[in-house]
Amino acid sequence: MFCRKLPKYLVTLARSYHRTGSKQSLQASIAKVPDNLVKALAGIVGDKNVSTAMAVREQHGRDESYHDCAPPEVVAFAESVEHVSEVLKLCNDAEVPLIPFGSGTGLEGGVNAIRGGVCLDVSKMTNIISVHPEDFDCTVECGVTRNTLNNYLRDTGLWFPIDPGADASLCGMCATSASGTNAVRYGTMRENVMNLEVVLADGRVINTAGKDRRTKKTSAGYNLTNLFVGSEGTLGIITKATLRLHGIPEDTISAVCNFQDVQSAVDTTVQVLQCGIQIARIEFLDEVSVDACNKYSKLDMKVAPSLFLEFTGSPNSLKDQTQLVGDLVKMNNGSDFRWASDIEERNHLWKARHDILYACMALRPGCKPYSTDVCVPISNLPEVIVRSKEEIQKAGVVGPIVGHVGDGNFHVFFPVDQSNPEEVKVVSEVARKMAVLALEFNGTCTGEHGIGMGKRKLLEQEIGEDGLDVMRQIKATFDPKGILNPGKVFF
Ligand SMILES: Cc1cc2c(cc1C)N(C[C@H](O)[C@H](O)[C@H](O)COP(=O)(O)OP(=O)(O)OC[C@H]1O[C@@H](n3cnc4c(N)ncnc43)[C@H](O)[C@@H]1O)c1[nH]c(=O)[nH]c(=O)c1N2
Ligand SMILES: CC(=O)C(=O)O
Ligand SMILES: [Mn+2]
Repeated sequence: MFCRKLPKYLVTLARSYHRTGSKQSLQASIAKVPDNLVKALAGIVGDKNVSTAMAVREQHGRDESYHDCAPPEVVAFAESVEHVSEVLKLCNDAEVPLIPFGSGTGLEGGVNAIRGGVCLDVSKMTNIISVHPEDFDCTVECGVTRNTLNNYLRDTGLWFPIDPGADASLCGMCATSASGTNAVRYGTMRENVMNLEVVLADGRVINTAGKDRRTKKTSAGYNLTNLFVGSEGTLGIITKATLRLHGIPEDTISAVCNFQDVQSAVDTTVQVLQCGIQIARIEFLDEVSVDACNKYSKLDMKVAPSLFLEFTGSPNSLKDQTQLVGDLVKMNNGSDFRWASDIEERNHLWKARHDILYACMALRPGCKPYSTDVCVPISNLPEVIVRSKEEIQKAGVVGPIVGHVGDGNFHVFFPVDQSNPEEVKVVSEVARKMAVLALEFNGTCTGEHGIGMGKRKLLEQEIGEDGLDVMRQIKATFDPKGILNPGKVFF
């Protein structure tokens, strides 16, 4: 079993916990960040960039998920890689937890300061450092968001297609290995990051593929870039990312169609992929999420299991793709396509899709999203979705299903009343069963939202005790004092 010397703040924490055994005392025993450390932080980033105000701490102690807010003791705003490096050295020497904060749109409690400490907000680092249109790449600082980058690129004919619905920071997206509706065509962050500048726990700055390297492929040693993609702030702070860009397609058309049941919609998706059609987007919504979407985004879709589709390419290719997919939809007794061809209609449709999380919460005002995020091999998807829906119905809870089904990935956004522990228990049990089902069907408990706080138990089930031990050893190599986002990914 993995074992190492515990950092000071954890020793205090563990002692207090073992003395009284209660969660309350565990929280109460979180070490205070000493005043001299707050002063030293201000000495690095400037007075205006350090805050101990409760409103700022609360804003930084939670993301968009249902996890309870856990405010850090201090929030520091970095404006440069030098700031990040100096802050890390300081926290590492003092053995104080440090939690990186991108834009706080995560869905697994990744930024919650569950062991106190310093939150390092990198959203002020917003330089777009370089764009190489001829090489299809760009390099950005960590605070640049995906919409800012795409607005900047508008006149180049290029774009960065990875699109979690939220306008997340690009390095936050690296940290969670984000994807979204375009992954079926362009892959996830993993396939689209070429190099990262990372500040390690002791303040050293590395470039995961070597300084200024920006090649489409490399066989040079271990893949450090992909080690940091999905590391959720537990191995280092990503301060720059070199990303792959793509040409904006010549033509685009979107459509919606509906089906008599969930199985037919998902079967259609599997067949589209098996026919090798290069679909740009294929998103599933069950009847509960269609209803939520109609109400929230003022659409008038038939309340039935549906697919949102997008086709891109030349006019001829669009004709072929839409014909073939239309035939498959008919074969599965689906409806005719309802087209969204002009840009305004298309934008409205995809905005509605991206707002589904909020649409689902609006079904039960005052509730927070308890989200699942399983992913399975595409051929297992129909059975896993149908069985998940049965679990939701058996439990008698509101559980809209939404899926990036082209990747075998889907979510349930349970609107949960946090003040009702019985309800939280029922929902978390359905979510656990869904994850276990996905694992039984060769899948993963998270396709894109990450482990954060919510999936820590499931990680061991997914990769096994030895696999988890290796992950802990990697963590100890990069962060021997355990200061980086402690309590995330592992307990
Ligand atoms: C409405 C809506 C819709 C979606 C989503 C959210 C919301 C609110 N998401 C989830 C979310 O947008 C996604 O996880 C982003 O990658 C989070 O980026 P932030 O910048 O907000 O990171 P945020 O600040 O929330 O941090 C997330 C994690 O990364 C760490 N981190 C942040 N910046 C870092 C840095 N520079 N270096 C190291 N660690 C860092 C944090 O410590 C934390 O552990 C999503 N996701 C998805 O994949 N597909 C989807 O379809 C959607 N859809
Ligand atoms: C929230 C999320 O992951 C989605 O809407 O797909
Ligand atoms: Mn998603």
